[in-house]
Amino acid sequence: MHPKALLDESTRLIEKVFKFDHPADAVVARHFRENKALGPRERATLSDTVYAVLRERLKLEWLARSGTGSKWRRLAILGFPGDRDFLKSALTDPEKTWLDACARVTDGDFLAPHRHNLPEWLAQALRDQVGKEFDALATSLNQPAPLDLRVNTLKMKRDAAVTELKAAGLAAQATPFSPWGVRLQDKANLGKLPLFINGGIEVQDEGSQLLALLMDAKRGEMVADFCAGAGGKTLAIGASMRNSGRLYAFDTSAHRLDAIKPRLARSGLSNVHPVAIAHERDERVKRLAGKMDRVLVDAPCSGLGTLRRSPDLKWRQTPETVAAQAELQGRILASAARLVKPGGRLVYATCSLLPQENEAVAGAFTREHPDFEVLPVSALLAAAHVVDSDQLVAGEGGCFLRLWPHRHATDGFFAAVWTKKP
Ligand SMILES: C[S@@+](CC[C@H](N)C(=O)[O-])C[C@H]1O[C@@H](n2cnc3c(N)ncnc32)[C@H](O)[C@@H]1O
Repeated sequence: MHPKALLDESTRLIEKVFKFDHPADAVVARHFRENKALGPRERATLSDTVYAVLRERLKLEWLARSGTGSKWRRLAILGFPGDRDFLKSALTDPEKTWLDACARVTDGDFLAPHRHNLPEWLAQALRDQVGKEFDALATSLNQPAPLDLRVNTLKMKRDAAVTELKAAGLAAQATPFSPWGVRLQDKANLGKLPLFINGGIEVQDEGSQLLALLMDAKRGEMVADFCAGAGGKTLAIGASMRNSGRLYAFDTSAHRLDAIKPRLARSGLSNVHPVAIAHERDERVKRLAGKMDRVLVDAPCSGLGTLRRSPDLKWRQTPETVAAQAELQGRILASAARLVKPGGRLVYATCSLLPQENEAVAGAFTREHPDFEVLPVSALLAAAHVVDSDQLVAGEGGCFLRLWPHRHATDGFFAAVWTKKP
């Protein structure tokens, strides 16, 4: 595609995404479906441009206050990746002069929001928690994530997977905390790798793997993944059950549950039962009350721990949406807890960095459910032989899992664990 046409296409896509009426990945995917002629390299340029503008929105909007042409075009120019000469061949002379002036702006010219690129309410909420580490946190949230994989231990050992990935020319290394994890530093097209097709590996952030590890699900148990979505954690839990027992994958979105099916087929798991429910108090849930050895509530949340992958969330979430999520999280947790049998385990998890969705929800549950006792995450991780597990926890006695992108190179995650008193 001619550089001029590619820049015009980027401009159109940025304008669509910045309506913020749908998640950015859905808007981009739809745009590609509707424009089938776009090749892989053009798609990569378009999506890199959109994500660069989402990540550095405040800085780029500030730079785009000068210049000519539409705001969306100016943002597309500023976010455009790769070769400057290629980009400049698409620009008018005044645009080239403006772009050169932008390149001369130094760090010292920017105000704090142009450096952290977070809405002020969120910046403040993060500063309140991490203090002096705030700049490091903001920087890591604004960088793309590496690609983490989980080795399917039903099929192979991690060392063998690393060897096979390296043989395929990929820079793979074991992740530091999860015993199932492999990290790829560069983007990779996994879809064609036999290792992926045959279910030896799945894409999953190391932090997500640790949440599945906290379930410690065993052979022959009755387990429920209450908010299973597309089954990332379901698959990890099923593998640790060695494909035995019964693993219910509940979700209110039948559409998301459908996405588990091809993943299940690759994984070799046959112990998973996806069940679409109407809401958290659905009859199908009630019938299983008191029968589960383990229940995971990977609750719907603001997703603000995943800004490395979904930078649009910082512009789509507000204090009001966070408050609404926290209320729903409390309801789902209380309802899912009814499934746990005496002596069974309950895990509550989010990919949020905000205490309203994390410690506050877990604390309220503990206060309102004297029949449940907190299990400190630090002891559970140590029992699972997770190295340096004391670095991964927060709260009194290391009671909660708290993962931070700048400290642990994972997405931001929270988890609390209880056992139901016998
Ligand atoms: C964080 S996502 C789950 C991600 C998934 N566990 C994984 O590892 O890929 C939260 C899920 O909760 C589901 N959900 C929303 N409200 C729910 C409810 N009331 N009961 C059960 N699931 C719900 C959403 O459809 C979404 O798939």
